Amino acid sequence: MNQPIIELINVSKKYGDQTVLKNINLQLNQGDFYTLLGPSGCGKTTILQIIAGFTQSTSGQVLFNGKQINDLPANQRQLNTVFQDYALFPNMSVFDNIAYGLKIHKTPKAEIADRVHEALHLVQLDDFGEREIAELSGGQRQRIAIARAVVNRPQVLLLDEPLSALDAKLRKDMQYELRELQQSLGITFLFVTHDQEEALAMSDNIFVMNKGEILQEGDPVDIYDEPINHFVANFIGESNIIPGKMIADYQVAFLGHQFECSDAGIQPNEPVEVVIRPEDLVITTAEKGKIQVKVATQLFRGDHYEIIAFDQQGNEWLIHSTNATEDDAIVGLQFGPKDMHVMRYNETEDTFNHRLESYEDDDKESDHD
Ligand SMILES: Nc1ncnc2c1ncn2[C@@H]1O[C@H](COP(=O)(O)OP(=O)(O)OP(=O)(O)O)[C@@H](O)[C@H]1O
Repeated sequence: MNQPIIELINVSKKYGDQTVLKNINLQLNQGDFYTLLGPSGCGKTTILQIIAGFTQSTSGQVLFNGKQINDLPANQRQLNTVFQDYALFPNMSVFDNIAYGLKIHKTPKAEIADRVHEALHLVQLDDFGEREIAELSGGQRQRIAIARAVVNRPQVLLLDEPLSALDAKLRKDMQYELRELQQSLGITFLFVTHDQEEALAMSDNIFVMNKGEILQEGDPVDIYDEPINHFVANFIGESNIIPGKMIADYQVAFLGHQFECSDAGIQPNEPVEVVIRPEDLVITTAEKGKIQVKVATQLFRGDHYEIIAFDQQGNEWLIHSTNATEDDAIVGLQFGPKDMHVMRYNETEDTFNHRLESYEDDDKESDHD
C-alpha cells in the first residue's frame, strides 16, 4: 500500500528559450486521486504529456514503479490518458471505440467482448455498445472516453480537463461519478483542472501550480486552510488578505490592533499577510466587532449574501452571511484565532517547509522538557 507508482525528479521542460516547467518534483502513490491545479498556461498539460510519454522532458527523471521510463515509448507505458476533447473515433461504434486498444494488442475476441461490457457497465452505459458516437450526448461521450481508457486496466489514468466541455449540472454529476469510479477501480488518477472547486471536491491530494512550478502540495483541507502564499490563498477560493506584522508566536497585529492567532514560528516584527475566509467572518454590531467596516454592496447568492465592505484603511472585505445587512451600515466583524491564517510575505515552499520543520523541532524539544 502507498507505494510510489510515479515519481518526477527535478523535471524541467524548455521550448526554445521559454522554460515551461522548472524543477518539478512530485510523487504519486498507488490508488490515490491527485489533481494538478493552476491557471491556464502554467504547465499542467506538459506534466501529463511527459508522464504519458508524448513529450520528453529537457532534464530530470520520470520513474514508474521505481524504474526510469524517460525513454520508454508512450504505447509501452502502463497508463492511459483521457483527453479534453475525448478523441473518440467518430465513425466507429461505441463498442469498437472501447475495443480499439484491446484489438491492437491482439486480445482474444471473447475476452474483448467481456471487457468492453464490463467497462460499459462501469460507466453505466450497458446497452450503448452498438450506438454511433454522433448519437451520444456530451456526458455520454465523456463516459465512453473513460470506459475506453479503463478497459486497458492501466495502473494510472491521466485525465486532462475531462469535464470542461460539460454544462455546470452535468459537470457536478460527473465529479461524483469519477470519484466513485476511481475508488471502485482503486487505480491512481492524475487529474488536470483550473477549477479550484473541482479540485477541492475530488482529490486526495492537490498540486497547486503557477508559472511552471509547484507552489504547494497537500490535501484539500490543508490547502484551503493553510495556503502557503498570496497566490495560493487567492487561487483557492475567495479570501480576505490583510497586511500585518507578527508580534510573537500566536500574536499578530493588523489594522492597528493585536489579535490572538493560531500561527507560530515567524520572527517578531516580520511583515505578514493574514488570510480570513469570507465564510469565517460573522457580522455583529460595530461595538462588539473586533474591527469595524462600512458595507458597500451586497448580492443575494441563494444560500448566502455576499457582502462587500471597507475598513477605515480602505481594505476591501468580502463577507458571506445568511442574513442581509443595510448598505452604508457600519458593522462589526467577529472572528476567532482559528479563522485566521498568517502567511509570510512571498513565502516559497522551501521556506515554508523549513519553518514547519524548525517549528516541529522546537515542539519536540519542548515535549522533552
Ligand atoms: N509544443 C509547444 N511548443 C511551444 N510552447 C508550448 C508547446 N506546448 C506548450 N507550450 C507552452 O508551454 C506552457 C505550458 O503549457 P501547458 O499546455 O502545459 O499549460 P496548461 O497549464 O495545461 O494550460 P491550459 O490550462 O490552458 O491547458 C504554455 O506557455 C504553452 O504556450
